[in-house]
Amino acid sequence: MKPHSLLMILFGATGDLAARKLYPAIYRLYKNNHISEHFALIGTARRPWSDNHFRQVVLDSIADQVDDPDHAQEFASHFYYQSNDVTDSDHYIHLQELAQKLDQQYQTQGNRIFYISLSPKLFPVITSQLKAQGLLTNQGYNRLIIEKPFGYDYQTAAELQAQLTQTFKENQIYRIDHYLGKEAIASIKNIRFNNTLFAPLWNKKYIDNIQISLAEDIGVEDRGAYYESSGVVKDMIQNHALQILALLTMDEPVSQTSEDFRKAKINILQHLRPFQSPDQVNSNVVRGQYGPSLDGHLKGYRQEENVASDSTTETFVAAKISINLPQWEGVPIFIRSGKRMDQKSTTINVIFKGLNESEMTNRLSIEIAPKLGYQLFLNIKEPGYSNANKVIPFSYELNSDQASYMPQDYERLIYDCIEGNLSNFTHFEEVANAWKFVDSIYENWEKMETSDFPNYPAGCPGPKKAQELLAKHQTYWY
Ligand SMILES: NC(=O)C1=CN([C@@H]2O[C@H](COP(=O)(O)OP(=O)(O)OC[C@H]3O[C@@H](n4cnc5c(N)ncnc54)[C@H](OP(=O)(O)O)[C@@H]3O)[C@@H](O)[C@H]2O)C=CC1
Ligand SMILES: O=C1O[C@H](COP(=O)(O)O)[C@@H](O)[C@H](O)[C@H]1O
Repeated sequence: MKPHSLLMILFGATGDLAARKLYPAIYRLYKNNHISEHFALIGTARRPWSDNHFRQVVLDSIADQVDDPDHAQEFASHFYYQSNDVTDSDHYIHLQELAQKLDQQYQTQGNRIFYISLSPKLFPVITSQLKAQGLLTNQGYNRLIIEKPFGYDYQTAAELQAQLTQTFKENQIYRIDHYLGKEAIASIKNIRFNNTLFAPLWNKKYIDNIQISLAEDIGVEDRGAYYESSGVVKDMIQNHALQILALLTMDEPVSQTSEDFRKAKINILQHLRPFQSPDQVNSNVVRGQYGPSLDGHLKGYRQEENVASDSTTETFVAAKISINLPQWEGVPIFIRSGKRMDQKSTTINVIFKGLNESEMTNRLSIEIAPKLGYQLFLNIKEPGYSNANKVIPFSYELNSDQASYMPQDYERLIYDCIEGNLSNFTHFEEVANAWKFVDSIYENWEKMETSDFPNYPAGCPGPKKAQELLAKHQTYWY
């Protein structure tokens, strides 16, 4: 495979995400020869770093993956730093001079990826300056990778879209949802559409319910200030959980193009049944906030740094979602996500209807994290004289060696962007419809009494009401 030619300009190069995720991802692409000598990266932020200091930061961030220090040094030599306040238009002139020089030096063929990894408030000023100061090239491609959150509700997302599209067309905008870079999530379409065992059964006639569980054992860590303005619904449901829901319920795309793939997801997200009243939210959505753990070892959310002592931000949510399409009528999709639950467990369960009362239902389980694996639960006869039914799992789990070769989330997504493949990036219509649904929860919560927070101790599976939500459907969280 021929390595790609490209110049990447990264806004927010001194930030947390860049060091923890982006440099390691780009290094893996370099190690796997997807990018090599015709690649350069300009990192920008306000801190007055030198190229050498920047390269050292990059080397530190990849230290645990380096097996050849000379090769790592060679990788770091492709990194350049320019101190830049994104609100200052003069800086874009210097940025363009450096970009043009590196285009020549690395023969990047005019291919540019602009990666914006800083506060969402600054997204529009950057894109408008890129246009005004002529940083988009006429040869090659210009692509924008943009971090989350994309707006704070439908209205602000629409405003942001209007601003970005003054510079970039929709098909040049790569909105990151890092869950779409996960191996098991990328595999959902193969499981659904490439197995005769599943494709004809994937509808209301055979599926009883679907469960998507994004449980975390960590708390808000040092992101209290961000989390106070977010909460779990905006942090995990609007994006990751609803994307998984769309992948699990969309029709088979009419072609393999990213356009048709995203159209299929848009159709689902447009048909999520919004909540119309506080009563509907009350019976279908459970919210929670963690308090201190029972042994006092873990802090409560209100005791976290930069969190108000009377905060009403939700750190847990469970919801029963319905899709307003004939093929999904009557099939509940249960989703839940929370901080400081008893374990990290990111799983999908598709529960099929039983054929009769004596048989257990079939279930497909996809484990996304901490392990990566798939299990299909089937009925057999109890081995031996008995004719009783027995449920057994057919399992496939990647071992740690195999898992270490899998592209990591950001690695896969940056690779896809370099390839010009938009499939694993969210279209504006996906984001907009997800916001409309989520807004219907918040609008009704605003009309309701604030819950009795905190209502679950850190280190437990969430509030009891989340179990009751499923019990009403004669099921439980798998
Ligand atoms: N960190 C994470 O785990 C995740 C982050 N994200 C998203 O990624 C983005 C970046 O997050 P994160 O790295 O955590 O944020 P940080 O606060 O760690 O970094 C912000 C970056 O922006 C730079 N910056 C701030 N103001 C300016 C300015 N006026 N001009 C130029 N540079 C500026 C900062 O550098 P300096 O101070 O030197 O100017 C720094 O490099 C956000 O959109 C966030 O929502 C998404 C998922 C997870
Ligand atoms: O987007 C986010 O995701 C992480 C969880 O991601 P995972 O890949 O570890 O499952 C979450 O902790 C964070 O709050 C949120 O912003």
